[in-house]
Amino acid sequence: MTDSVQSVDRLTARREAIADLGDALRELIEHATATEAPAEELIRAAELVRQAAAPLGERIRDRSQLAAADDLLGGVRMYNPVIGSGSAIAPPVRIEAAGGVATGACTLGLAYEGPPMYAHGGVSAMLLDQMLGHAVTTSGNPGMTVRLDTSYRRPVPLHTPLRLTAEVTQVDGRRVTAIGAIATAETPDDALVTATGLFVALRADQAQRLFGPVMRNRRPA
Ligand SMILES: CCCCCCCCCCCCCCCC(=O)SCCNC(=O)CCNC(=O)[C@H](O)C(C)(C)COP(=O)(O)OP(=O)(O)OC[C@H]1O[C@@H](n2cnc3c(N)ncnc32)[C@H](O)[C@@H]1OP(=O)(O)O
Repeated sequence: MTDSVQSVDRLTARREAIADLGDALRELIEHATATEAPAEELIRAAELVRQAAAPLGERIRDRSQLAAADDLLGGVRMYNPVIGSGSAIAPPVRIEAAGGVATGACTLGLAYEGPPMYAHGGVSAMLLDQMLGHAVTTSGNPGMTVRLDTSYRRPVPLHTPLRLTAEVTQVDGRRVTAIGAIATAETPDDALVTATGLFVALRADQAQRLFGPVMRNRRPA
């Protein structure tokens, strides 16, 4: 086996392990949010969780280093809080995007509750920001969100399969506008939340100022 095949195999195995740990953490969060177990049970669980966390904290990166399993330009972000399969706080949303149009699917658990039974409004905004970002990136005009307007028309139900959509509607120099919506998978044409986002492509000096340390610390592919 060649070195490059071995290193691809290692990366694949690492990503699978990260996703497996992510699944376990999401299960932990959902159970910890929904549980009505007695205090002694909670104290025992807290001790076990701290024991599990300790070895993970022995080798950590700081904010100027990408995760070793990430591929920034390839769009792989294992710990992104919306799509990251390794993120404890990501639903995670599964997104398909091409040519400035994105569709996504997820189900939100009790950890995302705002009003009883329904999603927190900030969570809906986060999902839509990500959706719009994928539409914008795949339109060939990647940029950062500078404005996000959300309209909450109906509450977003928890424990219900959701369908998310986004598309680019305008490109005006460095400014790109995209719209998006959250609906249930059962009635995808009835928008519960809609959003319009304005994204701005970074000038080289802005990219250098904001992301210089990360680009300098990038590991060779
Ligand atoms: C290849 C495979 C791909 C695979 C697929 C990967 C998918 C990967 C998806 C990632 C998806 C992530 C989705 C999350 C996206 C975030 O959440 S990004 C994080 C949140 N956003 C931020 O932190 C941005 C913070 N803002 C800033 O740092 C600065 O505003 C910026 C972006 C550097 C721009 O700098 P600035 O000095 O404000 O603006 P400037 O460059 O002078 O202005 C550019 C234009 O924008 C306008 N503008 C700026 N701000 C505003 C505003 N708030 N309102 C209106 N207009 C504005 C200016 O007026 C100006 O207009 P013109 O004069 O050109 O007509």
